[in-house]
Amino acid sequence: MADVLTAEAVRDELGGLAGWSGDPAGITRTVELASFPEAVTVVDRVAVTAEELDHHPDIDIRWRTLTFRCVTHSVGGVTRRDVELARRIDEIVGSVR
Ligand SMILES: C[C@H](O)[C@H](O)[C@H]1CNC2=NC(N)=NC(=O)C2=N1
Repeated sequence: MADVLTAEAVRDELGGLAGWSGDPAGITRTVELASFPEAVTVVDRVAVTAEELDHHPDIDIRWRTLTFRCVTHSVGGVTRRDVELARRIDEIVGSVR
């Protein structure tokens, strides 16, 4: 089972993840898309990736603003899997807008 990262490790990882913030309890990024359909396209693509990774973000959808939260529920904290998922979310957001 993946280990929860230390506060220092999370801080280090956040240095390479523009727009993300958080701590060992969870990392989040809020992103505004051009429209609601575009936001839903991002969610749809993130869903495909999450299934592929078997690791799923919490997603809040408010019109065209999405908030992603990555935390490994089974261990109650941020692991390397969440950092990888955050990177993949960034790639998807970057490819859509
Ligand atoms: C069996 C399967 O690996 C688990 O239920 C997965 C699915 N996706 C998950 N996603 C997240 N974020 N945390 C989990 O603990 C988790 N568990």
